[in-house]
Amino acid sequence: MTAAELTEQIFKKKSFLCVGLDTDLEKIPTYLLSEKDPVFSFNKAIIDATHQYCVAYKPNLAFYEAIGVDGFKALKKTIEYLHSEYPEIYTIADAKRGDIGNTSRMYAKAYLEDLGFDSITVAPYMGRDSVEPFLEFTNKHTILLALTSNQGAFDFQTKNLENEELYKEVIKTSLTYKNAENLMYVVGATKAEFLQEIRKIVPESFLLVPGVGAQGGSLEEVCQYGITKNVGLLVNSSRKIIYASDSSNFAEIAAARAESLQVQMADELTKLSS
Ligand SMILES: O=C(O)c1cc(=O)[nH]c(=O)n1[C@@H]1O[C@H](COP(=O)(O)O)[C@@H](O)[C@H]1O
Repeated sequence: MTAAELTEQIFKKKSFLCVGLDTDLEKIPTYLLSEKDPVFSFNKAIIDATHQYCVAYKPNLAFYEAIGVDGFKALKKTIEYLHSEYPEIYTIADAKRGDIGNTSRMYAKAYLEDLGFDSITVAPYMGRDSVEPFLEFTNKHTILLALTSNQGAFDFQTKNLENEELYKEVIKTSLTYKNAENLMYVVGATKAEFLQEIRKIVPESFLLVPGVGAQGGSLEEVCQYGITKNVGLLVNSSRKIIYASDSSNFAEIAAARAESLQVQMADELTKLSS
């Protein structure tokens, strides 16, 4: 999916919500555990209930890798289900990969080609040749970690490198990469005020903004500093939505949480046109 098509979906659905599928066997309703594929059953129920309120889903691969072969099968079924039932939905493989070029190429093939995700999160630490193999894929996006939502982001990302914070250097340097038009960036919602500075460097780029909900980020602040006339934001929430309840109507309650964020997003979108 192109960025323009994603923007079209955002205006159509009045939502720039991404629901995080961080599916944890210890957190899903216990009655699902007797099913053949509890992870897929949970994801399917969440997707069916929330799809009208969001434009993207982001399975975090750690949760799937943690349960081995079953996890990989559940991930594959989830992406196939999204492709067949909700092809208008944007998909993000939250993998945070990046290695020497030869190896990055394999990660890119696995997630962007074989599994067919629209995008993948990538760590920028190993530099140009570790990122460019992901950027080669047409109509796919590489979402580079710029300024992450966790406390440890201050260990390196905000440190000065020749008078400029590292996260700014990451973004500026990445703009010189081949096929840089396929880049998006991760900026944590917990650091919303930094979005002002980031927008000076990438005024138009899509930003994936996780950290609203369980990590305490504010949607209002994210929009105040980060929204553009074409929106340019995908705001992710995982636990606050998918684990809103562990009863048999968990999906309905998750949908209500997603709807409440969507309503706030619709309100932010009306401000753009006024
Ligand atoms: O790349 C990410 O998605 C990501 C980057 C970041 O800076 N912070 C962050 O929380 N994430 C991911 O976003 C999701 C946030 O989950 P919740 O805190 O439950 O909403 C998790 O899958 C995290 O791994």
